[in-house]
Amino acid sequence: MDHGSPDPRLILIFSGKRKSGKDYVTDLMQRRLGPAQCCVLRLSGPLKQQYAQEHGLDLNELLSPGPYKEQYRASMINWGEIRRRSDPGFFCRLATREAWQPVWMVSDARRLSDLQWFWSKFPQQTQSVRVQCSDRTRQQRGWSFTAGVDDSESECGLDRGVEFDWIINNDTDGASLEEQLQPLLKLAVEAADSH
Ligand SMILES: Nc1ncnc2c1ncn2[C@@H]1O[C@H](COP(=O)(O)OP(=O)(O)OP(=O)(O)O)[C@@H](O)[C@H]1O
Ligand SMILES: C[C@@](O)(CCOP(=O)(O)O)CC(=O)O
Repeated sequence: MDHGSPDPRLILIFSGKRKSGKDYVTDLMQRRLGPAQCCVLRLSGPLKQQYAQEHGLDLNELLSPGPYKEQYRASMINWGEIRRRSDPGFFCRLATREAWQPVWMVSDARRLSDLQWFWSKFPQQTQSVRVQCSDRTRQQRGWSFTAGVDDSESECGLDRGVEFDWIINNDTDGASLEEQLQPLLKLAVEAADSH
């Protein structure tokens, strides 16, 4: 890799619908593993940074889970699509360039091209994780269907055609999240220890 650090031992690529809990789950795992072993990478990080700068917006709000970013989501999607069209790995490269930890968690894969980039660069290390929950749970977390967003590739690009290595059910009243995360945490600890 061109970032000068050794290649990662494990890359967990998380995807899931809006408000399924991708950030919540990856933040929880990172707290367990610690910042020396594991980093959370957001493909939307460099996208939001550039978009905020060009449009005079509050980057911290765009990075937060609240309603602010939702006002700009459709426009950010279109803005990002233009860059991805000429270079599908554009945001993957930017998001990973300073990562040095043995375990990477990518919190927001949305398109097959995102997964393909990691599969091709890191075929041995990459595993896909789907975070899912009911629409009812998503609604309780503030989601409501938005045409042009929830029916777009950004939300539906990984609905079909991928056999995920791991599936995490993150419903409010569902199976314990902690228990479901145990095998993933174990895998990450083993990967970090082998570094
Ligand atoms: N298991 C959980 N327990 C309690 N709160 C949760 C849980 N999962 C998610 N949440 C809360 O639901 C909201 C949405 O979660 P989060 O931001 O992680 O979703 P996301 O999939 O990253 O959404 P987006 O695609 O919009 O960024 C957040 O306020 C988060 O704290
Ligand atoms: C514009 C976009 O990156 C927003 C992602 O925001 P978030 O992961 O939901 O916080 C979605 C996309 O790239 O399609």
